[in-house]
Amino acid sequence: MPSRFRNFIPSEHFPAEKDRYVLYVNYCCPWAHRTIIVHALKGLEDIIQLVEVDARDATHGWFFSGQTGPARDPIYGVRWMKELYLKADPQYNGRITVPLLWDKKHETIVNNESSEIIKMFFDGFDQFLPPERREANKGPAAFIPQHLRSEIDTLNAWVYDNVNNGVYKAGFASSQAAYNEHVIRLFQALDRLEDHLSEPGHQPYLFGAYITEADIRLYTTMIRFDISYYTLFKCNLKMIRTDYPHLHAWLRRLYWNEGPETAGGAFKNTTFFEVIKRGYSSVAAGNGITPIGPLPHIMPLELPR
Ligand SMILES: N[C@@H](CCC(=O)N[C@@H](CS)C(=O)NCC(=O)O)C(=O)O
Repeated sequence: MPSRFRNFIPSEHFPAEKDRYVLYVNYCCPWAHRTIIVHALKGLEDIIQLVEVDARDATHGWFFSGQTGPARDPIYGVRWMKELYLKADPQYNGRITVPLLWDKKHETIVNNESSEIIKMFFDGFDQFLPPERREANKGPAAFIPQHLRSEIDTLNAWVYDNVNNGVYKAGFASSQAAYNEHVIRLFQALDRLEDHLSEPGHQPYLFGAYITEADIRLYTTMIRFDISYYTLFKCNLKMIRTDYPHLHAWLRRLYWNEGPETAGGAFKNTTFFEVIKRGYSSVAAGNGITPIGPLPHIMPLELPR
């Protein structure tokens, strides 16, 4: 279902401003994780406040539980995320989802669609960042460099349908036939990504030397694959770590990179394996028992021989 709040920063009603917007996230959610990674990669910590919504109730949705995040919303003191949606629109009766970008000035939701939130974060707040972090100054190292724009868009759309959303279609399939179809399509897509990453010009990242939007969007599904989707969503024809050498190397490079191109570890520092495993075990399998393996959660950068 499409997200309902689709405003952009900067715009007349929502100009770029420091300390005005709040990003609500949950660390299990792969869609929220995109926005968390871009927030970290761009160094927006002092410009856009990030708030963790750490729990979800089957009936009432996301809430602040005080377990890993705050016990109440630090802005309004409410306990349920639904209260923020209703503050923005008293008639709202759609899904209560993360991520959510909130405007403290107008006390409303700017946007709750992750693919649009990351676009705003890429360059919408660049005026507050040092010159070397501004997209316009990064040339080929920009997250969406001009010359790759249409290729990145095409890959993103295909990855969304077959991989990001593909695991959900398999995990939530309500018939055996639908499950079979989606799992087969998913692994065909992973096979194609493996081929893509074996081609010259597509290493070490999907489009060559620099991390792009496409890497970020694929990462949040791949890092959850072996530890959650393989078991809990029954996406178990192959594992990344044993069956996809190029994808596996790509994934480990992103995760373990703590250099300047990841702003000191934007992938690793925002990936919490236990949170992810616990989160999926309660949505998918239903009884909240978290699988122990596979261990380790991520293989080392240099594989043992
Ligand atoms: N289109 C949204 C989807 C976000 C989404 O589905 N988030 C999930 C968590 S992974 C959620 O909040 N689900 C709660 C619900 O559907 O009630 C985006 O990409 O931002």
